[in-house]
Amino acid sequence: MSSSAAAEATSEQSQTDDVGREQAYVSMLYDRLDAMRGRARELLTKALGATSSTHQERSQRDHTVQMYADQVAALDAVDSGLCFGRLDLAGENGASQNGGASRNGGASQNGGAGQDGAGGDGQPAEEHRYIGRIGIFDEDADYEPLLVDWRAPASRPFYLATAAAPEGVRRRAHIRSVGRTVVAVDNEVLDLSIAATADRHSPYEGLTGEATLLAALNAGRTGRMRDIVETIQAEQDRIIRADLGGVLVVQGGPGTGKTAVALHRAAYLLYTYRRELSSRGVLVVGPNETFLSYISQVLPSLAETGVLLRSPGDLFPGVSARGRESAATAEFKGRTVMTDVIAGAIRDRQRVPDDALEILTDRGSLWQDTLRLDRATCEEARERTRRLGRPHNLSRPIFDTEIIHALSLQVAARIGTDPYADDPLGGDDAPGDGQLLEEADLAEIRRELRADPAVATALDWLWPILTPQQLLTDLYCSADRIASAAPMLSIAQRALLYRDRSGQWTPADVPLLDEAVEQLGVDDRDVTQLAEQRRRQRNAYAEGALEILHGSRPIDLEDEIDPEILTAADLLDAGLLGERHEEREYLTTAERAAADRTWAFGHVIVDEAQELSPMAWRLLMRRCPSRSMTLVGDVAQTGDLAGTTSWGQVLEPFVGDRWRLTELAVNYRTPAEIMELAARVLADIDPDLPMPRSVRETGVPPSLVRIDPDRLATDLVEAARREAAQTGDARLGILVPEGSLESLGAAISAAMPEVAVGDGADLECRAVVLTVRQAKGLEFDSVVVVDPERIVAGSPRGRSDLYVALTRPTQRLLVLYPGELPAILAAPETTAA
Ligand SMILES: Nc1ncnc2c1ncn2[C@@H]1O[C@H](COP(=O)(O)OP(=O)(O)OP(=O)(O)O)[C@@H](O)[C@H]1O
Repeated sequence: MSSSAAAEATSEQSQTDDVGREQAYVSMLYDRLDAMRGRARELLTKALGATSSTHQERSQRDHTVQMYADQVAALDAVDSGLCFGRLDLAGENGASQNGGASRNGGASQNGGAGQDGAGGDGQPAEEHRYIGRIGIFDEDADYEPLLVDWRAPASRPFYLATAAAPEGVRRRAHIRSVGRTVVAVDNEVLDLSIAATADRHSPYEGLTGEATLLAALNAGRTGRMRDIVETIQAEQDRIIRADLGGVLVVQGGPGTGKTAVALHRAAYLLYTYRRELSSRGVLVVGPNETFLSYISQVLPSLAETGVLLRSPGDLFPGVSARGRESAATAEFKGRTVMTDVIAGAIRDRQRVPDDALEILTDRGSLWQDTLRLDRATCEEARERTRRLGRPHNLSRPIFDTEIIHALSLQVAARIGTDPYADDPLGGDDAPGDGQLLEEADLAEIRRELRADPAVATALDWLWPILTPQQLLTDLYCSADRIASAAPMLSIAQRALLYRDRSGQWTPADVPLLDEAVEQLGVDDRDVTQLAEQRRRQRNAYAEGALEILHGSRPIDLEDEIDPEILTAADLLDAGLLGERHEEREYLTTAERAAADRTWAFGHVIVDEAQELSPMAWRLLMRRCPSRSMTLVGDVAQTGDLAGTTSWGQVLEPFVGDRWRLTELAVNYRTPAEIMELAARVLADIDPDLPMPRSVRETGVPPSLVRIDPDRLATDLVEAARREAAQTGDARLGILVPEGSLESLGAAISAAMPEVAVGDGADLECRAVVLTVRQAKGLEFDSVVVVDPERIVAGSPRGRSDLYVALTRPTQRLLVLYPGELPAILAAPETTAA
């Protein structure tokens, strides 16, 4: 046997030994996981079977059921890849160390805790710390950790340690599994003193767990994003574990893992700041529904279910904005001038009559009369109300008081000047002069006026209570209203706002609805009154309960007051006891937050943040008064006209310059050959923008293929079929210009099986046809980009759209261009069809 063959055989044997050893440990962990799940299931079954007669008991039962159901779901979610890493750390004098799951050569009685003692072979003692999706502790051994949660501080060296800064790590192992079976162990030796006896040394110093990472990056995609917990890289880990407070901006080119980092950061924050965040929740905003469904499995696979995922169109409770409108209209609605337009629209609803308003009051048997509200009186009441500066709806009571006061003086004057008036207030002794009415009489007149339907109708006309939906619909559907509310806009700009009543809410309307509520105000007096009434009822009940407690005290205690013995009555006051009996609604934090416009989230994460308009930023900042935010995006990929190309510009109005910028520079998705082509487009957008460095090459250059403009659909179908045939069961993304989606989507669907088209497409299908906007944030094994020239021409930000399209593939790229190759792509690889 040659020496190299012998070395290979030794290495294979060592890999087999590693796999066998780790399999034993991992199987023990699965036994523990099964036991934990069994217990959680038992408790769930018990909770489900519990009888409950009162509402209080029922809601408590629901809460318990929800808690155990969540536990079972979380334990189910970590079944795949439960344990994925091991750190071999230099031990201290053979003593057991806390903070790390450790293996005693895989053979201890309890199957886990302990560490290799100082070996007889003179090697220093080593602690083996296992890293996984959740923490598992050994109940029989003083809760020694058997598996350390990846988010715990003890796991950090797994992601950060390097040969230059090993942090006490001698060896790091990535354990790869399929289901519960360990299939490979990739060792990296970080302690150079033992490198000579190393199992394997990483040839790529910049990456952590290179072999496992490349295996993950090369794997076929499924149409759903996967978590990257096994292979988080150091630059990503620093962002994931950054402090909770303040605004953190993560700028990074395509494929640098911004989305992955954002989601793992949500899981990390919930784990580390559980107390602060569990009641306030975390909001993750993504660009659209398709994207949210693409990322929807990442957090559950990390056993986190308490995050609210929302697209901008769903950030206003009760409205699901799915309408479409032109890019120009959407852009215009995103401008901050819309706050003034809304203010103008509200002012226009605070009306005064041209001359006077006649009110036919009806006081039943008491009197009937016509009162008159002239323009000047109404104007004065309006000005006095406006001067107080309260939101429109909340100003209505003030306005009412002003008008009722004016009307009551009129009534009083009439009573006073009409000696035959059948005055109900004064009886036989009614004063003959209005001036002589007493305050109590005037108060009675005001009360009667308030109750009068004709007066109420007049008040509604003068100062109507409005919902934001009403305000905006009435505005959009009337050219006159738009002109009056927005004199500062040009005629063309006003025309952008106009639509008919059948129009649906669009994502750009959502921040405007939110703005409208802010300016209108919500009249929540009924809700407050109800809450107060409930509180009084609870306290009355509690006081009764305390009386009973007091009355049932043992007699001898009453006689002989012992300060050491406390009764319930001493410990609780009625208010406190009342609170305990409050019938809580046991909704999850995410459910409560979703239904409440005024909810203040503990942390907000925005993906593709460069796309948000200034108005959308205003809405998001309201949802996060603490300004604890993570914003991830790429200013080179901005496609929406309302989006930004400068983080400073967007954030300045809200936090000045108090935000931190961090950058990601490595592209994990797109192979180097494809990025070379995309680089030409990036340079055309802005030569100063940095190009992320691709982590791998595939040896497959992108294909640029000319097609006949008159046979676009036919040639596309043929090319798509060929691509599908060549790539086996790979996911194929076909990206077409805006406006061609329907026709090209229909042609491809007719010719190929398992094709999904457009908004809400099932990404698990073999082939998906989308516009570039719809493909934002997504990726496919193989991508066909159709008609790059039209993609560029389709919008003032068309070059960014093309850049996004070219950077979606993980393996292969085919560009089909009718006619001439666009100059922006001029490349040596051109092939004629
Ligand atoms: N550390 C990692 N380990 C394994 N895979 C990774 C890692 N980082 C990123 N990836 C993978 O790279 C791909 C791109 O990641 P992601 O979608 O988060 O990038 P992005 O920066 O949001 O891209 P874009 O801006 O183009 O939408 C995904 O498949 C992701 O799982």
